[in-house]
Amino acid sequence: MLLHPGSTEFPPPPALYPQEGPLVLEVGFGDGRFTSQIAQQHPEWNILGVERSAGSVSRALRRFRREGLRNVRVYHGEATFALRNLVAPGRLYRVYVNFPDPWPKAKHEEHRLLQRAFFRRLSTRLQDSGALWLTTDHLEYWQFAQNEAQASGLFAVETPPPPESHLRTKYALKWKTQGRSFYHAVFSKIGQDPTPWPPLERYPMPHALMQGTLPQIAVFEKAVVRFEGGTAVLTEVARTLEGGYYFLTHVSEEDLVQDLLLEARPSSHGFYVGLSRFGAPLSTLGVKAAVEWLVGWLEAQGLQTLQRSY
Ligand SMILES: C[S@@+](CC[C@H](N)C(=O)[O-])C[C@H]1O[C@@H](n2cnc3c(N)ncnc32)[C@H](O)[C@@H]1O
Repeated sequence: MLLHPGSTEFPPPPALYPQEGPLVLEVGFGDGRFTSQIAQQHPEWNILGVERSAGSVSRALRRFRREGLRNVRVYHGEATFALRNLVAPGRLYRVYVNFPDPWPKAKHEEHRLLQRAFFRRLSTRLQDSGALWLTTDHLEYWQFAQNEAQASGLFAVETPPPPESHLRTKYALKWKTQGRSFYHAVFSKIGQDPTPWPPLERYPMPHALMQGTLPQIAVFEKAVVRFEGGTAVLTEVARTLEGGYYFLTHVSEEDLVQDLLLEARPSSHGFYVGLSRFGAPLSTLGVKAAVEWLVGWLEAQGLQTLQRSY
């Protein structure tokens, strides 16, 4: 099952995962061969695989379907979004991170996944004594992650040799042929961050009912809407066959980037202006801000608002 931001609920409904049993997260599964290996070895596990690359997600999904795996759920997007929104507090048994992007330049360190803030958040989702297992070829990132986990005060760190099964991923095999060394660390939860980490707030579909005549839009200048925690950019407009418009909008907020459509379409009472359901977007603060901006812009073009809901 492939999960989109808009198909997530919180707390995650029990039916999201196919069975009672340990919940295991794999971050950055790449071509999915490790996911498939653990899913077959542990049919009693519920495995949530998270991957931000669309190409990898589609290749891995083909593999999971071909192999008939029933205990894997896939989220296409950011690991922290999935952790925050698809995992109930205290529910995770284990996390696997194999060969994470190392971001080797000092000025890019902030992009690394395994840093203090992440460990603090992870502690809210792991069960007592749950653990994250890291395998990498990058000595400096391996040491960095250990320092960050220790600085959080919430994890005990051990560094046994990497299990053989972790050295058969696509990247492990690639680095093996180059003669690289491999490093492993197990981060076991020993405490929990007292700050709750609630899921991203969702909003009812923001919309307005407007009346008047829609403008003929020959040229649309890109609009940037800033809101607390992100930006929404309305980039393009397209006329619909029924005489309305779609506005292609890029909304970027914490751990979530969505390309979605806002619409202004004729309805029995005037024009419905709001978020289109196309692509099953998640209705967030950023979406609300974008709809609010669009209604204001249409008002400036001469339409009147009869009713608004946002
Ligand atoms: C170097 S590859 C390793 C892939 C696989 N684990 C392997 O060992 O073959 C790192 C993968 O992690 C994914 N990734 C990196 N950061 C991520 C994040 N924050 N959330 C989800 N996926 C991420 C990348 O898209 C990439 O596919």
